[in-house]
Amino acid sequence: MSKLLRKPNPKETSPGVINVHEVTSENSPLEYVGFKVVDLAPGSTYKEELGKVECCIVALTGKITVSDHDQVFENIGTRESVFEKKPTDSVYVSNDRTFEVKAVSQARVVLCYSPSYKQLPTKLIKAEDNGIEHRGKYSNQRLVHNILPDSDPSANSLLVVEVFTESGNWSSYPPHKHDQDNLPDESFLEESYYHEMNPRQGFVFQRVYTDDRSLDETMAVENGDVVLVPAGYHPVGVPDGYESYYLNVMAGPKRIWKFHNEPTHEWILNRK
Ligand SMILES: O=C[C@H](O)[C@@H](O)[C@H](O)CC(=O)O
Repeated sequence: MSKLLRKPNPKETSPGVINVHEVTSENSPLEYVGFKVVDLAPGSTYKEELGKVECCIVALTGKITVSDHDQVFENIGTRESVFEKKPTDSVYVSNDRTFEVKAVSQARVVLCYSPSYKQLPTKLIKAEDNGIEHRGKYSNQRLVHNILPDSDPSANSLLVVEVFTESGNWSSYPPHKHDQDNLPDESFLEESYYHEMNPRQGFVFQRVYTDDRSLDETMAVENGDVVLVPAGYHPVGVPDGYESYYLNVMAGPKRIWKFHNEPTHEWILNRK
């Protein structure tokens, strides 16, 4: 199995708190992006003390209450399934702060991390404030919810976005990459993908590859899997009959999303 593909590995870390995924610089090829998926039973609490990292707490499904011990955001979250395709609530917490996430209902929470050295205000990112985009045409159509885009100055290095791709369509396509710190042409952002499928038994194909093919991994990605993108192009193809969801975390030396399309396939964008 590709070293870039992570299967769910649920472990109960405290009563009612199940750590499903944990991606760190110690256990992955990523230096900037960190990532956790945590399931919370009703009434259980996840607690964390941040060092020199910032965190975007995404109420993926279910209802949660988030506190940074100065502010409390009660009963946030908007959906029981990501496939309701409505934006959800998130909370940004900066470096050197502590926070708690308490489950009001059964909940799945995604914790997105990246380096941070200048403490910024804790912020509720309301569902209705997500920027909504319908990208692409032909069989390259997808729905994008911008949770924490580079146009939002609330974070120091963190970018968070979720993408819905319909049956038989492609996304993160034509293939693009952002693995060179070479602005204005391209920025260097590592990336993680957290995938869900509808129906659950589905899979998508994701390829992660570089121009020189020194990295070239093609994976069958299933519900709840994580794919790591340290570098390279990273397109996703969705088989007929299934819907794809993924949440992306991106981070690098500069908080700018400037990708470079693979020239061989850029013609895809020019079709009438
Ligand atoms: O670089 C960003 C990620 O590849 C996705 O968020 C991608 O941009 C989604 C899409 O446009 O299809």
